[in-house]
Amino acid sequence: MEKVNEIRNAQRAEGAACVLAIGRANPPNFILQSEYPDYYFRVTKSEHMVDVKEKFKRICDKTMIRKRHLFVTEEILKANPSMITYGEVSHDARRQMTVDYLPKLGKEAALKALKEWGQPKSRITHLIVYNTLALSMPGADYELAKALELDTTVHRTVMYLVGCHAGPHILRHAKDIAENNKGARILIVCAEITAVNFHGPSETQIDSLIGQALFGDGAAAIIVGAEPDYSIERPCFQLISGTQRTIPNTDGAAFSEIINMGQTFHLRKDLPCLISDYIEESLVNIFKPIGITDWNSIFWIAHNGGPAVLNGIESELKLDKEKLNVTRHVLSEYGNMSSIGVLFMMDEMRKRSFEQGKTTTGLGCEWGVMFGFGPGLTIEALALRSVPLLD
Ligand SMILES: CC(=O)CC(=O)SCCNC(=O)CCNC(=O)[C@H](O)C(C)(C)COP(=O)(O)OP(=O)(O)OC[C@H]1O[C@@H](n2cnc3c(N)ncnc32)[C@H](O)[C@@H]1OP(=O)(O)O
Repeated sequence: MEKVNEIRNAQRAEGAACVLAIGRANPPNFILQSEYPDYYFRVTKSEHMVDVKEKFKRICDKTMIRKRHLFVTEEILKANPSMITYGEVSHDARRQMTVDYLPKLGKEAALKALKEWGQPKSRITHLIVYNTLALSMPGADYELAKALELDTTVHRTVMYLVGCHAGPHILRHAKDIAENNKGARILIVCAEITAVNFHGPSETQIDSLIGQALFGDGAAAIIVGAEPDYSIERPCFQLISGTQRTIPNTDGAAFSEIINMGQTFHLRKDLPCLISDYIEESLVNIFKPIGITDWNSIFWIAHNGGPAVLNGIESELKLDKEKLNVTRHVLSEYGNMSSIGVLFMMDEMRKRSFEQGKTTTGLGCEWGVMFGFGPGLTIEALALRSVPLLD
């Protein structure tokens, strides 16, 4: 027993896991939201659906999105006409696109994170890869490890189909790995493209239209480790504690499945209210041990599911308007990138903090929250601690 304890103690790291570098990438193709309704109904050959187009215009106008990066172009749709008609069998084409492209986009983000970190790739001990539909065996984790020429002893983990709370969800797992494996350096790569769920309009599936107006494509890579070597590593946030909560009886509030037509999603109209009704409970859960009850005293990295969700959170928690500025900026410039958005926000927050001369990477606040939600309904929250910015 003593021997086991000795081994376990030697395995553990001291102190909280930290974010050591962040990289991000988007497909080069982007579209302005103001032009999207005309584009979308033209490329899906749906101009005859006049009322649906008017509704789609109203939805797009209210998304608070300026532009979105999208892998799927008009040329790709011309080459894959089965993707444009709602309900048509098109799974194989979509799966192949994600298998081919996601590791490339993920690699772009990962190379940026590795460059910022500045350490030899051989120091990466774990790789966690997340995406929605790059389904193959070996999977996207294997392809990425190969493309990045990581050591063959790297512990690979691949995750699929978590939902939009995958950002804090994966960071929570990375924290557990880092703090329980002395010297571990975990490379997380999340990549999402809407090739999986791009569908032409349907007169009956209006919630699908909501998704067509909101979702965007991107990839983010984060390096996590405990006990940073301050002579060569520059942590930007500490990962303090995480919590997950399933909201009872909300199974269909956000629902998605992978079927012959690709990924479908269903979003109930009361979803924004459900999130705002339950968010405070998660905050209390993670901030009680820290002694924080004023949600305006922390910095905010919140999954930007849609403006109605953000408005609901803001009003429920009586947040000052500027608290969700970074969140709203990422929504405006990239759309809802599912798991990726909060990781972009983390990068944006530290950069803004530096540019604006703030005292910490959390825009001057010491403590902050990363918050996500997804099917279940599941709420995931992570307490973060910023680091001081020294000049
Ligand atoms: C994938 C994951 O794991 C996690 C996720 O992020 S899932 C995505 C979560 N996001 C959402 O569910 C979207 C939340 N909704 C919103 O942000 C906003 O309602 C919105 C941008 C869609 C519209 O903005 P709004 O200010 O509410 O405008 P509003 O006029 O009420 O709605 C516009 C139209 O959309 C319709 N609509 C809104 N939500 C709808 C829904 N869930 N289903 C069907 N129709 C809907 C409205 O009925 C309205 O139709 P009319 O114009 O014909 O009246």
